[in-house]
Amino acid sequence: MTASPYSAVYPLDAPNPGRATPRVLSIAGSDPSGGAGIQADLKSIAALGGYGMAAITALTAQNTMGVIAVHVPPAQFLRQQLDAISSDITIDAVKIGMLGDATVIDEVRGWIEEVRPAVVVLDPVMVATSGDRLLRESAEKALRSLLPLADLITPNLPELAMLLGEPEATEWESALDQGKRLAAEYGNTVLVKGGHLPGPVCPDALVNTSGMLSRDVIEITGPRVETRNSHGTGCSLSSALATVQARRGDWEVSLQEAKSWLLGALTTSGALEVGQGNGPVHHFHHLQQASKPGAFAATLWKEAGPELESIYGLPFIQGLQSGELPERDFNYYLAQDAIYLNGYSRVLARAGALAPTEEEQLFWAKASQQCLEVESELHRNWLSTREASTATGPVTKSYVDHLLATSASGSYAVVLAAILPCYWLYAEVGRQLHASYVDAGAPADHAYAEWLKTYADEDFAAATRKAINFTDAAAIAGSEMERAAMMDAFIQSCRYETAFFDAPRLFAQPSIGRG
Ligand SMILES: Nc1ncnc2c1ncn2[C@@H]1O[C@H](COP(=O)(O)OP(=O)(O)O)[C@@H](O)[C@H]1O
Ligand SMILES: Cc1ncc(COP(=O)(O)O)c(N)n1
Repeated sequence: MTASPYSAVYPLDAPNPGRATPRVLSIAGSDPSGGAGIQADLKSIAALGGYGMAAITALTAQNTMGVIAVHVPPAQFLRQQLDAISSDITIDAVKIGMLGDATVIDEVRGWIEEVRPAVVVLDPVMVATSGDRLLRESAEKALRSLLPLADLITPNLPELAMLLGEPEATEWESALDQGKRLAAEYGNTVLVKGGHLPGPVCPDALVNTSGMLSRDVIEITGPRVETRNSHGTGCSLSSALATVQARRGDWEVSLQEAKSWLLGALTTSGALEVGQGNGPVHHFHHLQQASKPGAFAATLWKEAGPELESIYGLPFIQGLQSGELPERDFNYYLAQDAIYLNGYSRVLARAGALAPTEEEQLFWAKASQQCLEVESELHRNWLSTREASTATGPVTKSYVDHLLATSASGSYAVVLAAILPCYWLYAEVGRQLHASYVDAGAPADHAYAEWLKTYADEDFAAATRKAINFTDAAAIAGSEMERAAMMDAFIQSCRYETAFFDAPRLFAQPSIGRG
């Protein structure tokens, strides 16, 4: 049997006490731009393998930049929608989102009390990411009356504070305290979400103080994705949780699965190119992304774009191109490059040790050896007649430390992502510098003519293409968590590439060399 692209996200062969394809109803508002509300809910439910249904509480006119208008149809009509569904279809889980006003809340409460669905997840939507209100202020009290009917409440930090009538938490520990108080007050489980806090990680925690979970606080942390595309994350997570919970019957397992999926949806959101504001997440990333060779590499390349721009703007690169770069800076760069290559070689050897195939093992082992050969070539041909400090500079040290740390703790895929910028950005910058030298008629009196000629190395370009393909393949084979870690490692290395080219300007000593 071939693995389905779904299998990484939603392994059907895992124990499923519930239905394989749960019937999940979203009671929420409509977002015509498709990123939040029932549109996000239906996509999320389907992405996690459920059968989605939607009863619409309110219509909004909104896009990725904000909410323009809200229209709440008569609440009795919502009740007709709900009754039409429950009189015919067994509902395995309900997710409640935007409610709009108190009359809607009353209808939903009446219907839930009558039907008593097995799983109820309540996302107490009050204010959109854009800051626009989605619940009348006068309805906040009515919303509290719905809380005891939910198994899980998923407020963001402003909503958590509003439900308690307290100021918003500004740190994780106080957010957890608020979560405990809310859980104790209403006797259910609260998901405290860390999306609104700053920092490199994005924690979430299931909180229940009445012994319904294995611990009072179950925290699951993931990396924070650097993206503006957070429109609808709360809607998507809550409906994903309702779906997985109906299948698995365990909140911790459900959160793990839903959070891992959401991480992939956030990481790949840039590929959608929807709107000019806070864009949506990529709900079906696992279907498209995992199966298309080259797609992950393309996402990486897009991320590298701003760094490449910065590199081309550096005085070092412009000086190398014009020939006016102070020799002192060039000497510093060469000396640091030799030091860097020694460390880099060790990391390439580690990639060889982790490689899953003999072809890749051989490729990285050779690359590691060639790196040392280039290092000695630098000393023999370029540095022997120049004056430059042999001390490790601060950027070289940080870059190599980052690579060594990644190679000590990261998987093969993550190590490759950290390694790649040194191939890819260097090859691209070299290609451009060489092309502009040739365009200028390859002047023999250019101060860096000999160096610029080394950039026309077809073997290095071929090795770069291979390194990209191996990284892409490792991403396809990896988990969402791994792909997010790859993205982080890649971006970090890209930043060091820029800093490395800028280091001579900052750290080359005026007393050394002629300059
Ligand atoms: N930048 C991010 N990187 C990773 N996960 C995020 C990010 N922003 C939000 N999340 C996750 O998205 C979910 C929604 O969180 P949050 O933004 O706090 O709520 P809301 O969307 O309701 O305002 C949580 O699981 C949170 O951890
Ligand atoms: C119809 C509707 N429901 C909910 C949200 C909140 O979503 P987010 O807080 O992620 O913008 C929204 N913007 N629109």
